[in-house]
Amino acid sequence: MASNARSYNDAIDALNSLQTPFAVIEARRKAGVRPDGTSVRDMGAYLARIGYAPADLDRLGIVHVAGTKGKGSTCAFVDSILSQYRRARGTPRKVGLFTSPHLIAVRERIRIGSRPLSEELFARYFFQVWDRLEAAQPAAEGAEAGPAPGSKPIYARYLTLLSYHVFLSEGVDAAVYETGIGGEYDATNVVEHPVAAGISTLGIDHVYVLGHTVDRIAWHKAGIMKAGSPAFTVEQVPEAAAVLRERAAEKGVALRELAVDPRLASVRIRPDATFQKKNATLAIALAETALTRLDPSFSPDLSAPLPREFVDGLEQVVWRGRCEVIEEDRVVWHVDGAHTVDSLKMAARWFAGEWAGEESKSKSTAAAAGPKVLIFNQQGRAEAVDFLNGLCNTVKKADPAGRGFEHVIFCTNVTYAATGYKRDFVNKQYNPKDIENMTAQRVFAERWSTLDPSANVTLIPTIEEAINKARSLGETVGDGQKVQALITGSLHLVGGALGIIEKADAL
Ligand SMILES: Nc1ncnc2c1ncn2[C@@H]1O[C@H](COP(=O)(O)OP(=O)(O)OP(=O)(O)O)[C@@H](O)[C@H]1O
Ligand SMILES: [Mg+2]
Ligand SMILES: [Mg+2]
Repeated sequence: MASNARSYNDAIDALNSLQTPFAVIEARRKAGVRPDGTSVRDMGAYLARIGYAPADLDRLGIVHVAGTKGKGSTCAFVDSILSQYRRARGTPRKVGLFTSPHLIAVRERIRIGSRPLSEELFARYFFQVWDRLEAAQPAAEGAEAGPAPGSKPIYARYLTLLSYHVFLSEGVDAAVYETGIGGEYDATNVVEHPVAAGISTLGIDHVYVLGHTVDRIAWHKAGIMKAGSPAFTVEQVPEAAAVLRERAAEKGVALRELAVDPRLASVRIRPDATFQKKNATLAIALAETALTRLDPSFSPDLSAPLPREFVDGLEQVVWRGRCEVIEEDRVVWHVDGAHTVDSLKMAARWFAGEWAGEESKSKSTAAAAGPKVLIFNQQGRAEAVDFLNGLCNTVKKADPAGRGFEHVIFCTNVTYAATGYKRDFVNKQYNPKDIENMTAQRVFAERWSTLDPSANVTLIPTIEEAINKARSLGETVGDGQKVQALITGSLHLVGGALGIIEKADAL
């Protein structure tokens, strides 16, 4: 990296160079390489090379969250509650939030005071870490073989490392951390003494890395529980709950399994759905634990209504790309980044509910709400084709006439027709041939045509063109009607789409 290349864009280019290329991922997969403890050990070594001991992380007051679904939402709730508390009472001094993946720009993953790090600060800290890694003398770590001298951790791990440097440099005293994948071997698991650990809803995802059954997956997520730190989870399927209990007992951790918090009855949680109340319940327990440590005058009272700051935090949270509605003249966009079987059913149910609401409003004028349009993608997961069934049927069931989506568009996650990926979305982890040939999208299209032969199914190369197509359908609808579009299946798709719909390259 040239020493004069130091802008945000340079940082993102440098970061993209740390992505594991498709060919390497494939080779590992074929060789049956699975994650193990090396990743966390290496993170410890990298942390040392940039000048920190594991104990330094204790200053961050880390709340650590794992789970299959709802991690990000839970973290956003905790962050929002702590930020409200800080505003009202001056504690914590500074709240940090580390989440993944990003929706619109990489720097969203590292927030202070709920705001993404500025481009300038991101670039500055990014290259400080870069330079320290290049200059480090790994010999100082002792005889144990660590990562190669001068090497950098891969993409997600680099960002994790960067977040520690940012939060420690900025004096964050309450940091909320979402795990990347799993828990036991996740880069964020380098923290030894979190303030609390939270495990959100468990289900099937990332099967290649984590295993094919819920109990294997639960084993990984349970890896964030640490002796001496309270741990919380929500109601889980029995196989998952059993593993969590077993692992907690082994580690000597007091694990609390929370039923939906009755104090939420008077709080407006959006969307108004059980899964979100479970996320909120977990967030309340985590925030209470953090505040108990930070503020001697704070003590949770389960029999009293939630403190004002908690209610405000929960009601005013911003967590984009999930159950979002954006209204244009001729199109209503429903945007949700769900990308597992269960969460897609949830997203379909939410869309169907919104659509049915529109439909009933327009009954009196004899005009229906407008055609239902689906824009879907999920890149790089063969099993994604099985996401489609639930999506199709949930929407059909909600329509009194039994009609599904009138138009179904499958596109890739490539952002723009002319210029390709937006820099923050460059992705080397997928087979470029598959993107070019739209291999996955063809399989989706074929499946959809058997699920709903009456649907108009199209393949469109980029997100931008898919959006244009839905907008052009909007030009043909009757007076008072709007295209009812659902964009879902991938957070990358949803982030790219939001950037285009809002004409906002920046945040
Ligand atoms: N507790 C839950 N149970 C099931 N589905 C959920 C739950 N919470 C959120 N979802 C669904 O999953 C989507 C993603 O939510 P969120 O970002 O909180 O999850 P995540 O665990 O961070 O996922 P990712 O794997 O993308 O990091 C939401 O839009 C919603 O549809
Ligand atoms: Mg995930
Ligand atoms: Mg997430």
